[in-house]
Amino acid sequence: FEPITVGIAIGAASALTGYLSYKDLYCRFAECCRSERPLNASALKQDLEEKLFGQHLATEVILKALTGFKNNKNPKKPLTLSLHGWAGTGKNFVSQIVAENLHPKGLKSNFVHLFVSTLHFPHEQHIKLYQDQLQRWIRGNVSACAGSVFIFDEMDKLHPGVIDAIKPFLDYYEQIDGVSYRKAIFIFLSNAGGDLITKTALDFWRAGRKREDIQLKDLEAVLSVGVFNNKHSGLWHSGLIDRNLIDYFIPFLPLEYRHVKMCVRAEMKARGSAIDEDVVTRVAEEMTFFPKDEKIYSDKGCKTVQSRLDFY
Ligand SMILES: Nc1ncnc2c1ncn2[C@@H]1O[C@H](COP(=O)(O)OP(=O)(O)OP(=O)(O)O)[C@@H](O)[C@H]1O
Repeated sequence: FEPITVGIAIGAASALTGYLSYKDLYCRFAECCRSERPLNASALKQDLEEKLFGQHLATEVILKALTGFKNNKNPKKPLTLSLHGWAGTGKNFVSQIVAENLHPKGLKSNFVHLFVSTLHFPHEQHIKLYQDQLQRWIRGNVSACAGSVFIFDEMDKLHPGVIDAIKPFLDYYEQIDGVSYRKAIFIFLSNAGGDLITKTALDFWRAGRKREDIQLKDLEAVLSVGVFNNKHSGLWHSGLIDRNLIDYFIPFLPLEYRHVKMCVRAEMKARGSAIDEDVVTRVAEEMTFFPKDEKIYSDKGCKTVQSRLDFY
């Protein structure tokens, strides 16, 4: 080989690969938005199936909703998911899984934003200010990354006026002031309807039917009473439901003793400790269960499992 030609070839190749992978290289060190990146549906499915316990309906709907939305090159509106259920049943946990599957840094990503009603919007007298700030925040972030994810926790405690501020972004507009919101994802979490979801699960249990046989249609009517017609729930007041701006209502079932045990095992594994079935049983038995007679469902779901495990 002639050394000069080889040198030129190597130089050209490295310049070319350097050029081609510049974005990849850059994105290794800085977080990139990449709204167009397709969703890895099998990774999301695996995450939900392995990590989320006892929520067959939520797993099914979330998977369907996200794959449908991300596969659509031209969505007509942003995706809005409303997650409902008893405390500690996995609503925040699922949001975190969804966020990680959309933006690898998950909740730490610059493109994922979590709002907690009682923390970020506590004072009724400041609603006007919250509305302005929230609108500016959403506009700024969607301009920077079309596929931004906004999570609103404690939606049932959010003042309807604050929800009104986000309403225009959830609608079918092509653009608002030059910004398109159609690729963004809004996730609302609330306890509204949780008691009625629990009642349905209990009816199934009392009738000797399997939990996994509960279907979405069994809960639609329930959610409609608990959320759609409940004039005290922020969602109803805001008109989000009336205007069909929410794409999916996702029910979270109350967790049973066996699910609490699964949460304890998962937590032990996450801490790198060996699974000690004795401790698993002891932690699960320390939780309180309802209804009074049957004691089937954990009243805090898996919520206090982590702190209880610290005692062992
Ligand atoms: N279904 C579940 N599967 C696996 N882990 C769960 C599940 N539900 C809860 N957990 C565990 O319990 C913790 C607390 O649950 P999470 O914060 O998701 O509850 P939540 O439904 O958002 O409750 P709240 O309505 O009180 O905000 C999670 O971080 C997770 O570790």
